Amino acid sequence: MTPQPSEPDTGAIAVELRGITKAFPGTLANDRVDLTVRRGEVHALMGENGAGKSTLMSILYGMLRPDAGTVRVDGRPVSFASPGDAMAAGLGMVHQSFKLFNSLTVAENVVYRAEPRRFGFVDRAAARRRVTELAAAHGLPVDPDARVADLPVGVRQRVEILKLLHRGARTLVLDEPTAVLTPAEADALFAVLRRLADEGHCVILVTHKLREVMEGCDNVTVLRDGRVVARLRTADTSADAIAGAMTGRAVELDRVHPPGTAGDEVLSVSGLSAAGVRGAELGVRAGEIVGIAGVAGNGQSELIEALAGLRPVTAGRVTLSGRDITHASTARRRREGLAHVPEDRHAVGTAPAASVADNLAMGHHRTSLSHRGFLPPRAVRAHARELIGRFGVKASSHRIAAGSLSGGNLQKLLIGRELAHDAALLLVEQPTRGVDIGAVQNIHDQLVAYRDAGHAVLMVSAELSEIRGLADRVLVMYEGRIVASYAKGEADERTLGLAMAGAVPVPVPGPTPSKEV
Ligand SMILES: Nc1ncnc2c1ncn2[C@@H]1O[C@H](COP(=O)(O)OP(=O)(O)OP(=O)(O)O)[C@@H](O)[C@H]1O
Repeated sequence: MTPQPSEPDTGAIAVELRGITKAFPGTLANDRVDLTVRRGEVHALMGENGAGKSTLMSILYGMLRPDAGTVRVDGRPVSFASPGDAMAAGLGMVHQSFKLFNSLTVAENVVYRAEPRRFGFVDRAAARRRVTELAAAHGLPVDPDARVADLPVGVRQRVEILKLLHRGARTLVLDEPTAVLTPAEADALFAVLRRLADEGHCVILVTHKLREVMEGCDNVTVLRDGRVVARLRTADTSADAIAGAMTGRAVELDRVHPPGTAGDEVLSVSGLSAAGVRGAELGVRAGEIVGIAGVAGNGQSELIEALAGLRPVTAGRVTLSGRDITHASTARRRREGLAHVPEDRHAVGTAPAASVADNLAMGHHRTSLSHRGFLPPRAVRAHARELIGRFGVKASSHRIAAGSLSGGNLQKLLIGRELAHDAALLLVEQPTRGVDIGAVQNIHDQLVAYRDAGHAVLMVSAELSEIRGLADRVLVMYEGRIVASYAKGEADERTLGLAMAGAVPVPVPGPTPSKEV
């Protein structure tokens, strides 16, 4: 335990957790955890994957019952049986995947199930007024009549926050809120959070990003293996010190890897169009990592899906190692040497009910792991142990269900599985989303080693530091098109940020953005 001055000094205590303990089979997820957060404070909760952050927040929000310990909100002892109870006590949570109805308007979403009524009927005009007032009062501009489906991610997040404020939330818990935001959107979010804190709310932020903790939070509580190992005031500490507390060792932050030596072209894409993608031209060579930057929703995922065979191609041509795979099935693509780490690891990446070992063996029926098309259990177990060790997956055993792993550990598992395929081309989306800083470094090292072994990698990432640190070439997508291409080191974050916003500052070098199809 690092002895440090802890809580901020002013403001009434909003949330007080004392001695929270929660065990799952084989894991002590929270071990006598204390956490105090005051009004007026933005408090970060940090820790490596599996350290127990989500468990603690689920207990605070009434989604899990602790085995021991007490929770007080505004000084009163509480025992929440559901999130509804937590909300009634003034708590609100913004989850990573938003809980909005895309087909409804902003106002309809904000007041959903808490609608203003007149003579028993929903008062739509009052709902719109309420949203406009809340938005103005807290600096969260939104158009109450816009349909959520048409809004960028940053604005959807604002809608989530407004929804909580409408229900009277005074303590907001946000789970990795900037994972899907651009740097500008993240700055705007932190301005909102600061304003809310100044108005007397309190904010608890679960995050892996040290920079935003140092810049936007007052205090940080660090968990390791279920225990509090540090309580620090950001004004009195450094990013290195927090990283050290989390991992127990020194971590080199934001490393830029030397470029690779590119060989023959492995992936060649010309004039590719699909729903959401317009005339993409690109190539990826062996021994090369090509990074695609862009604001979420500008066609990056759609491009990867089209290349992975998950989205019909409407025009253009794709070849892999010289063979046409434009309309090939996913199975054939895999046989031709394509591996894929999807963005949505829960929906398409893993089978949550199956064991960790079985998840790691998936797709290996034709590799050296298989014996005449079967997967011998002993080989599956050995394979699992090797990958669990290599990628530092925190799992009590390879037998447990993949669905019981923490989010970051599931991600490590998925990357480990796909890299083990020895494919010619790896398509990887958000390789380190939700992954702690030590594991980010490990995954980056593994991707670079994979590249240096002669594989081609096409990576989509919302993290500009990741793109700049790893990619030998950077492409930027905007509104379904590739609008810019830069060699490693050629574009700083500002330049990339501008290109991502559709303002390409210089004529595009490298592969030309293509004609509209
Ligand atoms: N429902 C469950 N069943 C069994 N084990 C669980 C369950 N939920 C969590 N765990 C285990 O408890 C530990 C803490 O998990 P938790 O999700 O709280 O970590 P975390 O700090 O939020 O991690 P991440 O940063 O990856 O989200 C992990 O070892 C995890 O595997």
